[in-house]
Amino acid sequence: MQLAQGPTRRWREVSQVPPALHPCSGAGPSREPRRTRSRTTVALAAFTVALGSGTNRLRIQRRVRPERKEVVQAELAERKSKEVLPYAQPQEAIQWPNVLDPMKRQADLSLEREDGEMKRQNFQGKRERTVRALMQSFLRMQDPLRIIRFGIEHPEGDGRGWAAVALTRLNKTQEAAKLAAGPDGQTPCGYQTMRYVAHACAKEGAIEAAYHLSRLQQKCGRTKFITAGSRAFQSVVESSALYLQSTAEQMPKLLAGHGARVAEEIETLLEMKNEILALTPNRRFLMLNEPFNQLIRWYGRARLIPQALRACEIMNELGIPRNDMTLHFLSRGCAQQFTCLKKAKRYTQAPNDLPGYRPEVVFLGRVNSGKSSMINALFSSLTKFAPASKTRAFTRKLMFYEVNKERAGLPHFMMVDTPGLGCADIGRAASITRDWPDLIYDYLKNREALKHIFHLVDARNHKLLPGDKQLLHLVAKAQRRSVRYTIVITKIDVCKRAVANDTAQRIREELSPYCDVDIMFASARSLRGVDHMWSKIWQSVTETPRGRRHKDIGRKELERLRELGPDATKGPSLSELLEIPDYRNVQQPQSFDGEEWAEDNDYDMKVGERSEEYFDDKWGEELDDEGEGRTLDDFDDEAYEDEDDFSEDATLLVVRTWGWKLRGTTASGRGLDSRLFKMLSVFCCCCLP
Ligand SMILES: Nc1nc2c(ncn2[C@@H]2O[C@H](COP(=O)(O)OP(=O)(O)OP(=O)(O)O)[C@@H](O)[C@H]2O)c(=O)[nH]1
Ligand SMILES: [Mg+2]
Repeated sequence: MQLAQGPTRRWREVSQVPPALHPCSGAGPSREPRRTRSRTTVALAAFTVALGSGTNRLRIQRRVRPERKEVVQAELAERKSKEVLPYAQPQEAIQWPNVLDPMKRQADLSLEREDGEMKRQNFQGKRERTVRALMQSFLRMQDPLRIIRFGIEHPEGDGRGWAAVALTRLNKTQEAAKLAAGPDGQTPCGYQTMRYVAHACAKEGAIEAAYHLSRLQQKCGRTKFITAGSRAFQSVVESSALYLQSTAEQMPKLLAGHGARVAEEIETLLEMKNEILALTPNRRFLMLNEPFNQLIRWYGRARLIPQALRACEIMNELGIPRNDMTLHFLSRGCAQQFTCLKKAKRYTQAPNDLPGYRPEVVFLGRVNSGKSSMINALFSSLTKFAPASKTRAFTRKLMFYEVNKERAGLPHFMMVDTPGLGCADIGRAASITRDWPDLIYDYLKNREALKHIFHLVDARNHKLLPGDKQLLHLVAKAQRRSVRYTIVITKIDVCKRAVANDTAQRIREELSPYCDVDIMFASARSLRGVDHMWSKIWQSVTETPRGRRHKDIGRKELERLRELGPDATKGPSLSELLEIPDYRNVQQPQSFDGEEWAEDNDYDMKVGERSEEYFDDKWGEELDDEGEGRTLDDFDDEAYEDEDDFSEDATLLVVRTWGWKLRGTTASGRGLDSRLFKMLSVFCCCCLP
């Protein structure tokens, strides 16, 4: 009855103790000792203490419990991870070929746009989702046969494309190519699938199939901003670069031959020129800059410098903007090895003059006209090899830089940096004015190996200054008529185009009575004109036997490759599998001119050693991955906001989504998605023939 009425008296008393007087609380303002302590108060206090400690225990228990939970969970997770699961697949990193990702941008994986619309609606229908899910299950089961069968039977849900990409992931490139090209080899699926599979083929060494698949993209039609031909062009260049990369890794001795073969293919692409010119420059940069950079890089490794220079020309012709990496790869190809051979204060100290063997190019100009900086830019934008400074008259000796001495297959030549003239306002001017013209005159007069004079003039000078005229006088006096002479208008990055043009015009007018002068523009800082300068240097330094052999290297290596026949490729040709004819008719080799090789006596090398050592010297040691860390961060992503073709990249989306699913789905098959997929896949396995 008491219980029904409420708590007992003692309970009531406990609950009525005001908090300030509670023995557990130290907050009571009056802590005076009580005079009398009744039995009730003592019992009350004891009870309260007991209650308090009980609560504490509870609290402690509450604190302990989550820790124990974690331990148990960790144990469970460990046990699960040890289970052997039938369909567990190693979680590889799924990557779009990173080297050639044009902007190194992350794919935008969100399917919903801000305005609520769905992107790529084609792939979001019920049927497409089911197809994708099934394909994903087959991929997890690593079952290529089912993937192929399903891909062939469900072309409407883009099953063929998904299947082709899935097969490349299972390293079944041949089957993937067959699926992507269609039953007749002429019916492409989506352009991104074609591009992806073409890349896989190129990496496998099946370049013909890669070209075939790339060119099939022309049948995929154009989108709002991008022409079909430009996609084909892009894919061919990318495949070529990947092919050369894999050749360099697996068959380095045949790299030059394969490089020459690729160069021929690139030439034929120019028939699609108009398709590229229809794009905006920005789009051209996004699509083609990086593939061309890589191509130039591999040409450099293959010592195919004329081909690399031609690739630069093609970029100019098609209006593909270049960046500093383009010129870096070109420079590293042209000057693969360089040393400072000698610093000469007098001409008598100069190294031996070897006209037929080691040609020379010299850089002349006034003080501070940028001679040393230009040499640095030619070696590579990342190198500061020749000492340069804003201090006037910094270079005080003839500096002889020897290039490519130990690189057989490349022309061996010398670049000469000189002290500048026209520095009357500098201390020790008297000795400078007296000595340096004599030094330069002696050099110009006596040097038989001299092939090309580059006279550097600051673009902001507007005309030839006394120092420049003194130089011209020295050149005329030295009577070097057979030597090429080019005036280089430098530092064009710091002045307006009109100023540089005006300077060039005035110089041309001033010199027109005497000679038809060759004038070019360049900048060591923005690297403009560096490729042009390299092609001029190359013309001059390849007039030795070694240089002539170098010019011919592409043709000879290609011939060797054709002689080798099927041994020159890594695997069976995909064109056989696809039952399509060879992509290009193989041209008959041109007649072999053996004389060039017979002249091979410009080195201390024995005749028998040549074939082995041709590619076995310090092959690419200095080139290794110097430029790899460089990114295109300088480019403003926001400027390309309208360029959504890469973020909407369907194949990438598929592959990434698969990656997510594989990671997200628990191995035991938990999760609605996964269960549904399993049921569907079992259903399909039973129903499909
Ligand atoms: N903006 C710009 N500056 C340059 C360029 N080339 C050289 N310079 C600068 O010009 C200054 C002189 O460069 P150097 O390469 O030492 O010139 P130099 O002709 O070798 O000079 P001396 O050896 O003293 O005769 C340096 O401060 C360079 O940074 C260029 O193309 N653009
Ligand atoms: Mg200098």
